[in-house]
Amino acid sequence: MSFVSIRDLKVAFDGVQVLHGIDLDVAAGEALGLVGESGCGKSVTWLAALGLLPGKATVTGSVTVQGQQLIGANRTAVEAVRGGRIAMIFQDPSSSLNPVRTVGRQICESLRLHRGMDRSAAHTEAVRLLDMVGIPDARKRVDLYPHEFSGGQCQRVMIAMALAGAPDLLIADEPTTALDATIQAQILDLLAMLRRETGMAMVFISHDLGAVGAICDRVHVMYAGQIVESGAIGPMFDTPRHPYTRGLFDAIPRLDGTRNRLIPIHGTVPDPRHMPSGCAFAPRCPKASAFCNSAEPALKPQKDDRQLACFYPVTASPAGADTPTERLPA
Ligand SMILES: Nc1ncnc2c1ncn2[C@@H]1O[C@H](COP(=O)(O)OP(=O)(O)OP(=O)(O)O)[C@@H](O)[C@H]1O
Repeated sequence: MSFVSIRDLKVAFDGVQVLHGIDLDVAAGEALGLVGESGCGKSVTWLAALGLLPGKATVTGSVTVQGQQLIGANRTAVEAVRGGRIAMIFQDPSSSLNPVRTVGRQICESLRLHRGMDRSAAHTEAVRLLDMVGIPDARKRVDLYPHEFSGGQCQRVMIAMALAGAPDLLIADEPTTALDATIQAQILDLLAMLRRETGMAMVFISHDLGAVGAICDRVHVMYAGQIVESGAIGPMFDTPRHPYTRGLFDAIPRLDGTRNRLIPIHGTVPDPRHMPSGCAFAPRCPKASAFCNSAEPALKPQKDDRQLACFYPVTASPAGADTPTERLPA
C-alpha cells in the first residue's frame, strides 16, 4: 500500500479550477519529483492535501495517509499528520521561522508537540538535529535567533525543524530556489543524506530537472493543473515522451556540453480562468494537430511503466515517425 495516495484531487479558488483531478502515490521511503513551470499546481497539490489552503479554496477528491482520509477530516486529525508523519519545507525559510524565538526553542516546540519530549530531552535532541543538518557549533547556536543565521543555514534549521517530528515523508517545495548555486548543491546533498539515513520518503518540488534527477526515484510532470507524464527517472530522462517534458529538457543546459543551444518553450502556462479547449498544452505544442484542440488526452499507463497524457508523444526514433497513441477520428 502507498504511504500517501491522492485520487482525483481538484482545487478551485473562488470558482476557478486550478487542479483538474490529480492522481498520485508516494510509496514508503521513495523520493518523488514534481516538476513543471510556475503556476502548474505543484504547491497547491500538497497544500490542499495537507489542509493548508485558505478558506476560499474548494478541495474535492481523496488524500489518504496510510489509509487515513485527510479530505474532510477534522482539523486536529489533519494537524496530527502534518508536522508529525508528514513535514513540509518551503522555498523561503525566513517566512516560516519565527524571528522573535531562538531556533532551539522553535525546534523544541515541535519535539514536545509531536514526540512528547520533556524540556531537557527536547533541548538535547534539538542540538543533535542541528548538528545532523550541518550547523557548526550546534550546542551554542541552538540559542541564537533566525537573523543570526545565513540563508543557507536558515534552510538547514527549517529542515531540522521538519525532522523534529520524525516524519515518514518530507515534502520539500523548491527548497533551494532562494539560495546561491554552491549552497543549493549542499542542501541537495543534505536532503539525499537524510533520506538515506532516516529512510523517510521525500517529495521534491522543483523547476530544476537536474536536481530532481539527482535525488529522486520517479518524477511527475505537471502542466496547467494536471499530470501529463510520470515514470522512473531513468526512462523519463532518456526518452521524455510528452512534448512538454521534452520542452523542459530542451530548456536546460547540459553539464556535459552536448547541447550548446537552449530551446525555450514558447508561450506561457494558461491562465486557469481561460483554459484552452482540448489538450491544455496544445497552443504551445510543436506536435499538436487540430484534434488536440478538440479532445483532452487522458493520463494512460504505457508499456514502459510510465503514464502519459498525449495524442502525439515524442518518439525515441530520430526519424521522428510519430504514431498517435489513440485512434484518432479520420
Ligand atoms: N491562494 C490562492 N488564491 C488564488 N489562486 C491561487 C492561490 N494559490 C495558488 N493559486 C493559483 O493556483 C495555480 C497553481 O499555483 P501553484 O502555486 O500550485 O503553482 P506551482 O506549480 O507550485 O508554481 P511555483 O513553481 O511558482 O510555486 C496558479 O494559477 C496560482 O495562481
